[in-house]
Amino acid sequence: MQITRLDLRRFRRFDEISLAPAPGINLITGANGAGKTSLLEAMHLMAYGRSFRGRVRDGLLQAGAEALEVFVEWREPAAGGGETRLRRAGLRHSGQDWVGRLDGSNVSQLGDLCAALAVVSFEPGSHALITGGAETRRRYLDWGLFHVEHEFMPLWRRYARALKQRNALLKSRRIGDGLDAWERELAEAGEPISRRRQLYLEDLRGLLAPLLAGLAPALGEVELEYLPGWRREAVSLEDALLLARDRDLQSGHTSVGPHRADWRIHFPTLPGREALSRGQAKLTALSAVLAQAAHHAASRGSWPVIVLDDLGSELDREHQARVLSRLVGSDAQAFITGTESPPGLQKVQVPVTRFHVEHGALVPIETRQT
Ligand SMILES: Nc1ncnc2c1ncn2[C@@H]1O[C@H](COP(=O)(O)OP(=O)(O)OP(=O)(O)O)[C@@H](O)[C@H]1O
Repeated sequence: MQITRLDLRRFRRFDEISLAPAPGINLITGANGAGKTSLLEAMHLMAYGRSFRGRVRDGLLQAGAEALEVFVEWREPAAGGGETRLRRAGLRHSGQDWVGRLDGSNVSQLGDLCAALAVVSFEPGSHALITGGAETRRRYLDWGLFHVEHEFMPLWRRYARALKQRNALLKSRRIGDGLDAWERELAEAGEPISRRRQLYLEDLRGLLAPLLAGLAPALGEVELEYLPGWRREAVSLEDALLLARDRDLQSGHTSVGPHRADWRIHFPTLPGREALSRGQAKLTALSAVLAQAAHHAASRGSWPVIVLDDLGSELDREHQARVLSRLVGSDAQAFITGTESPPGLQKVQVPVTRFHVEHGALVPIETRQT
């Protein structure tokens, strides 16, 4: 997948800006506050419906503007192989309401837009994937599954709807047939969600281990463990929901199920993830992001766009060079930001297309350097 054009209007400090990126590595430099991260956020928004720094109403919309607009055009392999096809997506978002267009037609759910463009991001907050809360890790798993398994999105929507219904019944303390029916529905959608997440995690392990061995060999072996959100080894989800009913009626929400799932990385040589240094947590998170990108490439025949915000200040020179060599070895289009060119780039001598952001405008640097 290769973005060929990105247009933003009323997006953070940008009144209007248009970027025409190249395949391979695109480096975006500029002073602090110039707007480098905002460009990456716009790509993330189109792929996730939110930025990695928050929702549209958390500051993406330019102060005083009615709505922001993002337009993105990209190339991807056509279904069945052969020629690539050009795709286009647009989003106008006021912070409350939105209108999305995909390949010339309106979309009815933001998820349909997000399912089209695949972007993976590594940014200064990404270590939360390892050291933060479970929701970030669930989102990571579900993003991968949305993109590689067509049946996952309908299952997930079915589960979310049933969960909302069961929670509403719990809050109104209505016990009876309704609760039985929604619990059955939760179990029918939730059991396959759980199985698929577990299998996905097993596939990822095979990709993560060599990446970590290259990026952070001192960490040694890696294990991934899926925690399903109920005692799956002992009871079915339907039984677990029934067993939790009294407690759930007290609290007014559903305490068991895939919406409470989590997954963990274990390094047998370390006592726990708390023993990871901040830098090691970042390298582990970055390896997880790259493993997910590689899984997407193997399943879909096309790399997602890889976005690395402020790589130069996140990793030391040696690790930057290792990551960049990996990217060059793949067919992925990548976007890297920094106040200056990351020193690791000089070490690997790879072709780079450079852009510079200044005073809310983008200055392309014509020379393609090696
Ligand atoms: N809603 C908004 N309306 C107008 N301007 C905004 C809004 N949100 C952020 N800004 C401005 O836009 C810029 C955002 O910059 P961004 O975080 O993309 O910069 P950056 O180049 O990545 O900076 P750094 O190197 O400091 O991380 C800042 O100058 C900020 O003050």
